[in-house]
Amino acid sequence: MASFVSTDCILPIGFVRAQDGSFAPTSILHFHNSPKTLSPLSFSHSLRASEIKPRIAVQCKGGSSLAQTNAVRNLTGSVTRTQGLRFAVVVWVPGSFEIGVVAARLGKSGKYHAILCIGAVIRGDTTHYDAVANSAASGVLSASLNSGVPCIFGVLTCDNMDQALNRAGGKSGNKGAEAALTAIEMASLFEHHLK
Ligand SMILES: Nc1c(NC[C@H](O)[C@H](O)[C@H](O)CO)[nH]c(=O)[nH]c1=O
Ligand SMILES: CC(=O)[C@@H](O)COP(=O)(O)O
Repeated sequence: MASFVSTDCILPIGFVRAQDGSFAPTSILHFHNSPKTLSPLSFSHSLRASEIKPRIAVQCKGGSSLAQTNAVRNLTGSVTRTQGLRFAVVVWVPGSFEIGVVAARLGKSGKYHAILCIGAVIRGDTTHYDAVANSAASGVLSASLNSGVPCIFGVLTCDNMDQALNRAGGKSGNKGAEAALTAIEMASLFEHHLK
C-alpha cells in the first residue's frame, strides 16, 4: 500500500551522548504540517533534549524514536478508483537496457498517469547481466524522478529461465501483474492526492 504521511514533527538528525549516558540531538529540523512538501521551518544546532519543547515525545535515552504527532494523515492509492487514468506499457523495446529512455519519453509526454515497464534479464556466462539489470533499474528510476510520472519496475532479473518462467505466471506468481497493480495504485495516489 503506498501511503504518504504529513506530520508536524521535530526531526533530530544527529545525536551526541550526554554525560548521563542519554542521547541528545545535535541538530534539529522543525517541520510544519504541509501535505505537499516537508519544508524545514527552522534549523537549530546543538539543542539538548531537555531544551526541546516538542509537540511530540522524543525519546533520546538509550535510543531515539519519534512518537506520532497529532496531525497524521495517510494518503493511499486505490486499485479501484481509476476512472480516467491512462497508462503506457513499455515491453517491446530491443532489450531491458532501452526501457528507461522510452519510459522517460512517455512520462514527459504528459499523456499518462503511470508507465508500466516490463522485461526479463536472464544471467548468462559473463557479467553483462549485471550491467543490463542495473541499468534497467536505474533507467526506470531515473525516468520516474525526471518525468514526475510513476514508472514501475516490472523487469525480472533472474539467474536462469526457470526462475523467470516461475515469476511470469508460474508457481512464484506473476510479477508483471503485480507491477500492473502497482502502476494503478501509484497513478491513483498521484491523481487523487498528490496533484
Ligand atoms: N541479455 C539480455 C538483454 N540484453 C540486451 C540489452 O538489454 C540491450 O538491448 C543491449 O545491450 C543493447 O543496448 N536484454 C534483456 O532485456 N534481457 C536479457 O537477458
Ligand atoms: C543479460 C545478458 O546480457 C546475458 O543474458 C548475456 O549472456 P552472456 O553473459 O552469456 O553473453
